Amino acid sequence: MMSLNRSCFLGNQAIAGSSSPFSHSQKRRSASLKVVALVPKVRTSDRNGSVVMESTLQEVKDESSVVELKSTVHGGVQDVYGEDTATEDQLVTPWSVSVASGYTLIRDPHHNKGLAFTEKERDAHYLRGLLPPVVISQELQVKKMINCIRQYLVPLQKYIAMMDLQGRNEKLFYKLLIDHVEELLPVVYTPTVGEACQKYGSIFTHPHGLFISLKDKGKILEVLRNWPEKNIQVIVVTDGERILGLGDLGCHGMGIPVGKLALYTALGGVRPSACLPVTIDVGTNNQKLLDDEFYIGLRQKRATGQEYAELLQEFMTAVKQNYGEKILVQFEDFANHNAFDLLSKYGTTHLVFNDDIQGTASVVLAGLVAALKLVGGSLADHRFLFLGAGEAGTGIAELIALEVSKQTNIPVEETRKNIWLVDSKGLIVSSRKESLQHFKKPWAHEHEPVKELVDAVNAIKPTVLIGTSGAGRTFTKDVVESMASLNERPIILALSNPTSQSECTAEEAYTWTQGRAIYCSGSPFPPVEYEGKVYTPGQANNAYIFPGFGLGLIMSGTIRVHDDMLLAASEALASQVSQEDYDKGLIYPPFTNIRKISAHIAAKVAAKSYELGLATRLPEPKDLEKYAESCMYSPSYRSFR
Ligand SMILES: NC(=O)C1=CN([C@@H]2O[C@H](COP(=O)(O)OP(=O)(O)OC[C@H]3O[C@@H](n4cnc5c(N)ncnc54)[C@H](OP(=O)(O)O)[C@@H]3O)[C@@H](O)[C@H]2O)C=CC1
Ligand SMILES: CC(=O)C(=O)O
Ligand SMILES: [Mg+2]
Repeated sequence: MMSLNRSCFLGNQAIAGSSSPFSHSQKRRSASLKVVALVPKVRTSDRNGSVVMESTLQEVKDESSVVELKSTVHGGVQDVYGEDTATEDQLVTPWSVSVASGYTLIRDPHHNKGLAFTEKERDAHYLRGLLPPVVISQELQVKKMINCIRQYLVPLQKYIAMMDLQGRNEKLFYKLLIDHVEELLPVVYTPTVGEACQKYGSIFTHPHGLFISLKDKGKILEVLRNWPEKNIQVIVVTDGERILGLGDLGCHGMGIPVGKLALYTALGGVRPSACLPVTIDVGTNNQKLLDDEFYIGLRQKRATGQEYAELLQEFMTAVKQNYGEKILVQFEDFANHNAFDLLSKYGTTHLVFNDDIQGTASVVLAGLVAALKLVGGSLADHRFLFLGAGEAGTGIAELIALEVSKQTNIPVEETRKNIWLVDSKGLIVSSRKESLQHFKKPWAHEHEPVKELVDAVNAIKPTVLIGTSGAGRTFTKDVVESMASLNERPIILALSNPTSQSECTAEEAYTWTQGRAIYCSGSPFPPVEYEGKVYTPGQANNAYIFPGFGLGLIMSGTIRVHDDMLLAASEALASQVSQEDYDKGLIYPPFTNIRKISAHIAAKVAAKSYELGLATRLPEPKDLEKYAESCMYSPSYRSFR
């Protein structure tokens, strides 16, 4: 097992090969590595762990010379590196390059197995004494961890424990997450990740992901090269301006790319080392954060206009330069005034997709297609009303219109007319067209102005009501009752995240419709008992699509995202809803089978990509689904020789 030690940040300690103050035996020193010592007047700084240090290291003949060197830094007993007397202005170079073994091995989250290191591995890798005697299986570790997580009553504590595990033992983290996906998804993802982002500065212990800020302008390529992994396949990037329905959380938005990429691995099987979470910090307009002493980002108002565009341009150029043409960039939780422009600007030059606009659209379309089994008719027979006309709302609306257009051969300009949207100013109608943001204009149909949602429901008479407003409790009793009076089985999707922003709760939806609603929410709700019957709400969340979608793009070497791939993903997801799910009133399959579902989605997306001539991995694998499964990361421990 020859690999570079990835952890090179050890404060003022310098670990020089086998001369780490913690790790290695004399036997190993003499066998494989020369003893080196750090001379205190070191000034060269090191990058990347690839060490060039001629002037800083002296090969020493024996241990006594080390002691002599020690004395030049006036440390205490055995204080080879002068740590006892170290001051902040005493320069040292943090460097490390070695086969991970001993202490560095158990500190390396990619290789660490904790108590599951075998006796043989403990002998071969200098672990004796660093671990208690017991050797346990990964299964037992999972059992212990899930028990431990269940002890925490506060969701944020569970989140912290999970992040701690991810930073300590990556394989165990993923095995735990995969084996208990239904239970842990709400911890590493919505809703808890929302609270984690709100409190990110306070709970911050060590960095996850790559932080790129305005300070790095002109040096983004160098920043990317600081990341220890070189073979990145997917980047999830945010600028933190619209984190779930919680608004501008600036640099604290990092929880989102980290969480999304954990799902890329756990749900979609993309290897963790190929995933790069990025937060682009251009400041924040959230005064509360700017005043928060624990805020971890730039303490300034958001850069906009040219300054913003230039930083994004530099980032997008650098990622392609560093990772190649086929790097997948997923935009996440940008505010809509940037999101649509970034997508259209980079959609033609990069492999990009916006999860909030496109991933959400694909998921919701899948749910609607599945719902037809319960309510009857075709998509064209239904009428849709949205509360919220931003990224998610107009993204979903457009994909529905496209699908109906394909099914009916009616131009999309026409099929849009069955779809209506309400924003913070009321129903989007033609008289408002001049003042509308560009992405709302296609939805400005002829109608008199309507201010209130309930009046819009009564005027439009939708069969489907979709909440994408980010505003909680906006599907009020009168709104839901109107839907129930218009429809035998009203479809009500309260997509806003986290739970606090849900347009209505599951309990409200079932109670106000006397159990007739087909209800899903963006963040999960527990089952509801209404008049002696138990109703299981579904979760309509883009997490169903983006991991498999991304896997499909990556495994086929796709170079550009095409709308037809989103439609293919929708169809693939809808096909995974079983009769048993329908019998429970569900329009999405449970997350327990998500890896299988993701493989299916990946295969269909890849097939579409090959059909469109956008896939570069040739020849096309014969059985794409099997191929997808074979590409999926397994969190089982490997044996170390
Ligand atoms: N379940 C899922 O998978 C997903 C859920 N979401 C959730 O959807 C929500 C919205 O996201 P996104 O579309 O990106 O956000 P945007 O900011 O792009 O859009 C929000 C829209 O809601 C409107 N709005 C806000 N408050 C109200 C209100 N009180 N009444 C009526 N309309 C209102 C805004 O109006 P105006 O334009 O006038 O300001 C805007 O049109 C978020 O909570 C997000 O978490 C997003 C993606 C995926
Ligand atoms: C789920 C998601 O992407 C969002 O709420 O923004
Ligand atoms: Mg999002």
